[in-house]
Amino acid sequence: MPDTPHDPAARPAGPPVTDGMPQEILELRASIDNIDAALVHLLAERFKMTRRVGELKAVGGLPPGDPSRDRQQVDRLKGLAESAGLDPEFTEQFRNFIVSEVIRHHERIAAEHAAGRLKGELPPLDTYA
Ligand SMILES: C=C(O[C@@H]1C=C(C(=O)O)C=C[C@H]1O)C(=O)O
Repeated sequence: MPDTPHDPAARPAGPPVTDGMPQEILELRASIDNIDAALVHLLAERFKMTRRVGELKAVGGLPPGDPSRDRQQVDRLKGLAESAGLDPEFTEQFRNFIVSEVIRHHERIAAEHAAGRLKGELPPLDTYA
């Protein structure tokens, strides 16, 4: 038993707290926010690339989806996930979620091409769009 009198206003022993939240959680959240920002930027860049693929496919008469490419990606990403300690099933679902949006874009681009709004000549890749 401590020989000092008990102070009911004193915080319980534990990690530092700011406004009722452990300081370490606030620090972790700052890094989580940085990672989320990076993910958004990475996704934006990826969608620029896939949009261009969609334009090239539409002009070349290729279908939006490519099942053999899908299989290669899933195999590769599941292997990477395993070595990174990430759930491979989650990784596959996450990839599928993104690619289903890409396919939707490709279908729209193909429809625009079919309607004559995307001519044989491709617009240059607009990296700022
Ligand atoms: C982008 C492509 O089209 C589709 C989308 C993919 C993707 O987002 O990575 C991969 C394969 C295709 O289902 C492609 O064929 O490369």
